[in-house]
Amino acid sequence: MKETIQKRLSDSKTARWTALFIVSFTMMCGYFLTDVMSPLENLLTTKGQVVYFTDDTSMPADSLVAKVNYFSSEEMLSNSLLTVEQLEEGSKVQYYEMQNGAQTQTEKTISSVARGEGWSSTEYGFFSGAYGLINVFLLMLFFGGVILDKMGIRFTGMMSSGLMFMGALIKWYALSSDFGDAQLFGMDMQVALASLGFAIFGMGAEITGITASKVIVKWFAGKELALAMGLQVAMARIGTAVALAVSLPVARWMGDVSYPVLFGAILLCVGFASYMIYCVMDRKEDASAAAVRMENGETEEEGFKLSDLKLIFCSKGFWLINLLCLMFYAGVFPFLKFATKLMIYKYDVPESFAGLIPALLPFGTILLTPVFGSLYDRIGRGATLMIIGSVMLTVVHVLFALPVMNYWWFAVIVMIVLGIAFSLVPSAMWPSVPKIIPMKQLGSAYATIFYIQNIGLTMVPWLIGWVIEHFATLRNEAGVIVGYDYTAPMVIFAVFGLCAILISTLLRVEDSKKHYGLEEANMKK
Ligand SMILES: C[C@H](N)C(=O)N[C@@H](CCCCN)C(=O)O
Repeated sequence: MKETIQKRLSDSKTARWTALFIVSFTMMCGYFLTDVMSPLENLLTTKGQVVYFTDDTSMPADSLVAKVNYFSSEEMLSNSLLTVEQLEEGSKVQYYEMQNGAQTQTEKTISSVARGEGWSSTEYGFFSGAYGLINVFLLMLFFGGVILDKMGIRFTGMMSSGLMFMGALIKWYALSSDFGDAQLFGMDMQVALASLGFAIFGMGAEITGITASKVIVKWFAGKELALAMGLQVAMARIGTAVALAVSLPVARWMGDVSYPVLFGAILLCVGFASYMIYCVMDRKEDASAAAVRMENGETEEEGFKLSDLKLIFCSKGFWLINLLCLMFYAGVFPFLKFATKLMIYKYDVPESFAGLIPALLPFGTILLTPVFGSLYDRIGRGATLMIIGSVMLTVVHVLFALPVMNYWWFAVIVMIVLGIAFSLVPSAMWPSVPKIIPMKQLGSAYATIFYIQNIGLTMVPWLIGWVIEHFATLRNEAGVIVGYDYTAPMVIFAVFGLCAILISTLLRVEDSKKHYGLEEANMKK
């Protein structure tokens, strides 16, 4: 009689890569929404209408009208006077300007007009950090991990992708509404409501992140684990890159900052539906795994107990990964929130293109993260890759802090180096966690790491927003903002890089003592 050997669904290459693709797609939609507001910082922090010209310059409508009025009061061209109502695509504007004591005549054509929200830098920083607010202060990420280990991948993933969608809708509602002078929680109503939406979204996004990590370990353990994690991160980066590249053009085209968010909410709805499809595969994988266990006479693995958390919390290697994650990501994700404006004011990049330079960072990582992941799978050296990535992060921020070399091409080169660093550390760090923590506690382990990381993702934008407002904003005698000096914020980012170097070195030392295998290949030969 022919003996049939039961196989798990995850033993099929097609099945496991399909599962990876579906879950990564849901995450990609989340990453799009996470960064969709970053290129809009300048627009959000400008009051009233902003006028964009065909030569890729822009100007608040008020100052344009002031110039035109000044022009008309001089009675130089009263027959082509513009009013605010006439600020629309295709209109020509003519005005005189005093430059270095000489009067110059300028004629420009309007390409689009968009509504600015008049937020302060501190408000923008608060909003950006609100992503981690519920995760950090209500410990929701920690509970999310426990829910994941107790209730399973299907329930938790549906819950978290639903939360992302709900948060996105609230954020869109806040940005598309005019609340006048209304206040909420002692804050401008729009800022408060948009932040609340972002906080709910952030809770969903982070719980989806730990769920996706557990999904990947479930399907890829002992196989192409780091490559799979690298590909998942790569797909997430596509979401970030597209957000950075298209958000401002969409806002300009539609005339309002809320439209890119609406687009993100629609994407998240599709992401929610795709996770439902994954749930069907997950059920089949569980059934096939149970059949394999039965055939081999194995019993089901003991479930997760809260007391298991002790094992996680007593591991020094685990804490070092936590701290590395905190410092490294504090130097990257919060930086992205401010990077577009940095390009405009430090590197003199026209606003229309300014989002494209930070977008190079995730675009670069799309290719490199799976490449480094596959390298780690085959030859190991995980701890070393983390050290190299941390060194590169530090160098990049020191270069951005320098008051010299304010050329756009220099910013492009530095951003590419940051992209390499941002591929090296995630591709080595995330697949290293299952080498330190067993599968059973992995949900809680990833949740704890994400929790600590979220402290940085919340507080660092608050800090940087505040520092920009109080130490980096340059004003003229009349108190009008004339530019920004980014030295202080960039030095802060460089300090995070230095801490990451120290911690990754300690991790390598700990690995050589405890033999976690961080320098060894992941794939079993
Ligand atoms: C922001 C989120 N908490 C995060 O850290 N994301 C990582 C990817 C984590 C993947 C773990 N398998 C990132 O680098 O975007």
